[in-house]
Amino acid sequence: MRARLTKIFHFEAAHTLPTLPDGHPCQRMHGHSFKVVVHVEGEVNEAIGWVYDHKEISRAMAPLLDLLDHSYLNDVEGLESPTIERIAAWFWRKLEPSLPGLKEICVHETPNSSCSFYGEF
Ligand SMILES: Nc1nc2c(c(=O)[nH]1)N=C([C@H](O)[C@H](O)COP(=O)(O)OP(=O)(O)OP(=O)(O)O)CN2
Ligand SMILES: [Zn+2]
Repeated sequence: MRARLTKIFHFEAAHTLPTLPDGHPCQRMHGHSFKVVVHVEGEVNEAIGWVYDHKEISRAMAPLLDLLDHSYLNDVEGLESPTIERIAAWFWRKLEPSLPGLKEICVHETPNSSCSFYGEF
């Protein structure tokens, strides 16, 4: 039997998007309450009844959230132009080595706007 685990995280951060066309309002510094949704899939261990402890996802996310929370994202290595596409890919690169079965990372920057990334670089 296979199943998908989903875990939701939040961080607050500021950013600018310097590569946008002149005059775009997102070139100005502003902030978001970001939501990151991490999905992993795998075989359910029949003896235990879970894919793996979802605390493993929290453990893998903790240092990344420490780094990003209340930061200026553009200062973070790899996030010099932090669109939600690039933020999702940044999380993927950091999480993939420690999260078997990583399937999707969805980054929400407003209640209306999000980006899902599936590891296709
Ligand atoms: N493809 C992307 N488009 C945009 C991104 C992005 O990362 N990827 N980012 C932004 C800005 O960060 C902007 O701050 C988002 O705010 P806004 O456009 O106001 O977002 P809303 O969801 O509130 O949009 P509404 O259309 O007003 O609902 C812009 N675009
Ligand atoms: Zn923004």
